[in-house]
Amino acid sequence: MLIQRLTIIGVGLIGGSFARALKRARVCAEIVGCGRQLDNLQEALRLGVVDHYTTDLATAVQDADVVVVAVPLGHIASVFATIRPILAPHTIITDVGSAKASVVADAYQELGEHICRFVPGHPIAGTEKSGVAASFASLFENRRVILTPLAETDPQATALITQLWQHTGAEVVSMSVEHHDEVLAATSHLPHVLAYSLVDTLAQMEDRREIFRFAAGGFRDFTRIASSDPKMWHDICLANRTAILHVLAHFNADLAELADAIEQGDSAHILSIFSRAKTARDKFSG
Ligand SMILES: NC(=O)C1=CN([C@@H]2O[C@H](COP(=O)(O)OP(=O)(O)OC[C@H]3O[C@@H](n4cnc5c(N)ncnc54)[C@H](O)[C@@H]3O)[C@@H](O)[C@H]2O)C=CC1
Ligand SMILES: O=C(O)C(=O)Cc1ccc(O)cc1
Repeated sequence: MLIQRLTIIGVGLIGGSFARALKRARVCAEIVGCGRQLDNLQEALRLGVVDHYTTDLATAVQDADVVVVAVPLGHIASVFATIRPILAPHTIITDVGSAKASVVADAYQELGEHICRFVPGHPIAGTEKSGVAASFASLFENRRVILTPLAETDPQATALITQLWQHTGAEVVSMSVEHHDEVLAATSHLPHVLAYSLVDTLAQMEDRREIFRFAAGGFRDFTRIASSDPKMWHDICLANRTAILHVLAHFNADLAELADAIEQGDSAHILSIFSRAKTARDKFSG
């Protein structure tokens, strides 16, 4: 066994999938789940995702070798503050939050002397669903996990968290917190903002026109992620607001340029934008 006791705070889609993948790999002797919703924790036990559960954070982290914080970004600071006095001197702490600068700021503020065993992390894998019932063991297979270790982070802590993720089938990469937040603002946060905004625009038109009734596959492909948890994405938008606003401004300028080309009937310009995008998308999916 790689570790004896792993505690997961927030046994939802990501925490639950991580636990399932590690159980399948048989690398933890015991997985303890902690959360606030009793029915979700009971479901986690029934599904065999965790070996025990508790709603008490202090009990959950006692004697843990590794604590994984898998709650929405807006709850991370309070979780860190609550567990700090109970963490053992050897306990390694990691998280799975979708933005990293805010989590790192929370960690510096709340984790005190435990900062040297904090390994910030983010699996680039998920779905639009939430809760343990939506979790599955293969979620991280052949997907990337980004770790953004701090100057203070003990390399042995980073090595252990890297090994755990590798056991889920993921490829682990390291980068700076700033680079992570810029890249994810563009590739994940902006698409979610656009999907929510598009569906909201159409939903408000719907009573006047039968828009959703006649929507085709393209609409389904483009808007699946607008079914994601609004609170989670609210937290991500506020946590990574600078990088998101930066890429959104860029996108707004490009969209205005496209609207202008359509208005002018500028075929060459429209075709050049669409062709450039198709080439980029085909290369990405290939
Ligand atoms: N959903 C996705 O596709 C991905 C999400 N993430 C990140 O993972 C984290 C968790 O997201 P999901 O698993 O999707 O959410 P989820 O809603 O499925 O699970 C979160 C769990 O945390 C619990 N929780 C909330 N506040 C708590 C608190 N104060 N103390 C203890 N438990 C608490 C909830 O009851 C819930 O069971 C978020 O920070 C998100 O940014 C990262 C990658 C992908
Ligand atoms: O549902 C999808 O396709 C996603 O994009 C899931 C996702 C959501 C949040 C993340 O931080 C990473 C991945």
